[in-house]
Amino acid sequence: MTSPPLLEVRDLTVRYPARGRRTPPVLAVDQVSFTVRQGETLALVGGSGSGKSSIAAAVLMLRRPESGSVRFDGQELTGLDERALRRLRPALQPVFQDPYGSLSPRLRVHDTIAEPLRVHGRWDPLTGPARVRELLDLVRLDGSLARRRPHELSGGQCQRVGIARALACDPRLLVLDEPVSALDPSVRAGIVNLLADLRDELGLSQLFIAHDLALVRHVARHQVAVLHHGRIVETGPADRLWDAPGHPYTRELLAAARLTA
Ligand SMILES: Nc1ncnc2c1ncn2[C@@H]1O[C@H](COP(=O)(O)OP(=O)(O)OP(=O)(O)O)[C@@H](O)[C@H]1O
Repeated sequence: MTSPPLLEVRDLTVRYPARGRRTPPVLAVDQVSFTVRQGETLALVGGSGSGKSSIAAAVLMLRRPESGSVRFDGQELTGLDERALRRLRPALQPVFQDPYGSLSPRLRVHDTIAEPLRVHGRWDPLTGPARVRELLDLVRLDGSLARRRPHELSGGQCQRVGIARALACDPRLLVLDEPVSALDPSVRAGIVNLLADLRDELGLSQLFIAHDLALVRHVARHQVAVLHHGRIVETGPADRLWDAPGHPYTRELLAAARLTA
């Protein structure tokens, strides 16, 4: 049985304004539609400049789209003001590519993970520390790391801290913008497996953005959308795209993936 849609994106269009007279506006995302269902992962895969990050920013309402609809749990986000969005943000959490850059260098791991609870008024001094330990446990990090700062952690450990921070307020959807691209290949599989476990254990929906079709094959047993020049050119289960790519651009991605595999 298919689960209900949690995120429904319809005809999403993102355009960046002209920078001066000589640079025309950029149509980064052109009428893109997709659905992420409860407890499922949708992978968006495409090359550099295909519009992946612009879609992530629009879904998270960090950049308002020019047109189109973004419905989250039945609620249209595009018309909401900042106050209404702030109430929704705990349920809709980002994880970014650069594990060091996305953590504050001054904060210890404990405070990084506690921060969203504090910001959203959910920090309880009695139960908070145990919640931080629970979150470290969820991302398979030893509790002894709680006192460290980012420069005392590996890239993989930093990304796990970023995921723990995203999980702190019990989100329903993670928007993962190239979450393993900056990591050493030897630690990528660990993060990919962790995300799959979190999806299955917590029923957590995920929009997983990547440029590598080989990686996506391990991530999204459910559905993959191939993005090219701001448009979705093909969708299907990862194994089907791998074995029988229909669109010439998917074949290009496949050839690149096979070269590096
Ligand atoms: N702030 C901006 N102003 C103008 N153009 C932009 C801006 N951000 C992105 N673009 C352009 O929009 C298009 C899509 O960019 P986007 O970053 O969304 O793609 P991407 O698939 O995430 O690329 P990459 O993998 O290289 O990060 C590109 O042509 C890019 O140059």
